[in-house]
Amino acid sequence: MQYVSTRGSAPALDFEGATLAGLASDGGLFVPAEWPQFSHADIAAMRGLPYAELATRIIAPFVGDSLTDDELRALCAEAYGRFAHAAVTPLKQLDEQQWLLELFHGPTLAFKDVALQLLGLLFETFLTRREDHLTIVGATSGDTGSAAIDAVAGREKIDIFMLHPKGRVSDVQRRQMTTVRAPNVHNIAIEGSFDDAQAMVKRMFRDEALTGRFHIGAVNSINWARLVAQVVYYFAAALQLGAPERKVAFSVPTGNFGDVFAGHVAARMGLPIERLIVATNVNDILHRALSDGDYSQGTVTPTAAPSMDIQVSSNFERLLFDVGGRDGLAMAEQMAGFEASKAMRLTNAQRDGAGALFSSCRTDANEMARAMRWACDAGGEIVDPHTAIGLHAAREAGVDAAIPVVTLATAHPAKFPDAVERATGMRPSLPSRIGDLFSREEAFTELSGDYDAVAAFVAERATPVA
Ligand SMILES: Cc1ncc(COP(=O)(O)O)c(C=O)c1O
Ligand SMILES: N[C@@H](CCOP(=O)(O)O)C(=O)O
Repeated sequence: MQYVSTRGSAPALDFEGATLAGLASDGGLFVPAEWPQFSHADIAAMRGLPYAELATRIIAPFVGDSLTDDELRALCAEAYGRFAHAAVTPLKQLDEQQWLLELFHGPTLAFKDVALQLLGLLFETFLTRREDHLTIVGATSGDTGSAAIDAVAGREKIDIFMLHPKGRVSDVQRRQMTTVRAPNVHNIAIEGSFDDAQAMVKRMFRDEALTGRFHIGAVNSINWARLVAQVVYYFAAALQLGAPERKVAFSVPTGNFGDVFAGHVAARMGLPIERLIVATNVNDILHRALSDGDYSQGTVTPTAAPSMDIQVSSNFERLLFDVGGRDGLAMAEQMAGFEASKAMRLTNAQRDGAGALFSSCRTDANEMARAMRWACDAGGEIVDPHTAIGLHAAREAGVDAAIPVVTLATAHPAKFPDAVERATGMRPSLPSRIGDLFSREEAFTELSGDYDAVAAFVAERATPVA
């Protein structure tokens, strides 16, 4: 399997190369040159498989020659062996049509663990094989940071520099990052928004003063290997609800468009998906783009769902490339226009292609709180603010009553206790395995939003490659 850049001029790489590169050298994102296909019979044969085996079957065609099936199977068994639920991503029914897919049973209580536990092991395997060292630079609005740090803390062949927007993540999220005391972990709080942090990270991949000395790598969903692991739970949920005979719709709380893009990949591979509902908070660039073709960056409004406080959505480029004709040079021009003016219109092909599978919904603070209360009253479930946004969108979407609608429950409610308590009167407590989080000591560095200061911080502490 070869991976090509959405911007058309970087060399194609295999899975191992794309995983270690993170971002393509032309600034684009890697996507598979073609989509692996599963037939109706292939999908039916996956019913009842344990999660790690299902993951092996679905991920294998993307890995190609980079790992044997047995190597991949061992990594999946190790990654998903760390989850606190035997089903890894259990499904819960709320009413006749609405379901929750709980993706927060990993070590850091958010869906990011599903991909990052595997990615940490992939890095280790590939770096050992190449005798290489990776300097990971990442940006987080709260959840990627802790999941990535958990996955790589203490690994000798990796340094990780994680940027979070100061004061804009929940206390639990911040402490999950800043209380991990390993010599290879560096937490940086920057002035600004997640978008500012993400822009700095992308700039580091083009900064020859860094790329000339260090092997810069990515843990954000710009890294293709992140997304491939997220495809698996769409299959897991749909199979339990009657796929491939029956279609299923998914509602996905969305920010950087990685999670919902994994749903698009599942559909491309043959999973019968009725619809993917893109659920945003008031930071609604994706809702505007999908409903009206207007992809223009607004200012970020802090909300009670901070992980979705994003106005430049990295993976949307992958969708526009895929549904818009896979023309890398045209995509590069379109993205250059966006980077210069902070705005672009989708082409008709992009709008029609996206409209065939995607719809969208913007949820404000009141609607989010109402959805939290509905989950308690109707289904007896306490959901986090991000999941509540997905649930609101799911119930508003008007999906045919015969089709189950699965909302991805992306984080454990205890990561956002204040917001949950405000909406429902109930304060969720942390699972006992991280019950001591607030008595651990924190360590992080505060830097201004100045790129040079951040790049210098990385350069002083990272391990150069030979
Ligand atoms: C809890 C939670 N929900 C939803 C999202 C949005 O997911 P994505 O960025 O893949 O669209 C995030 C962050 O990515 C998150 O941390
Ligand atoms: N919401 C994310 C933002 C980063 O997204 P990613 O999926 O590209 O890593 C977070 O919690 O950090």
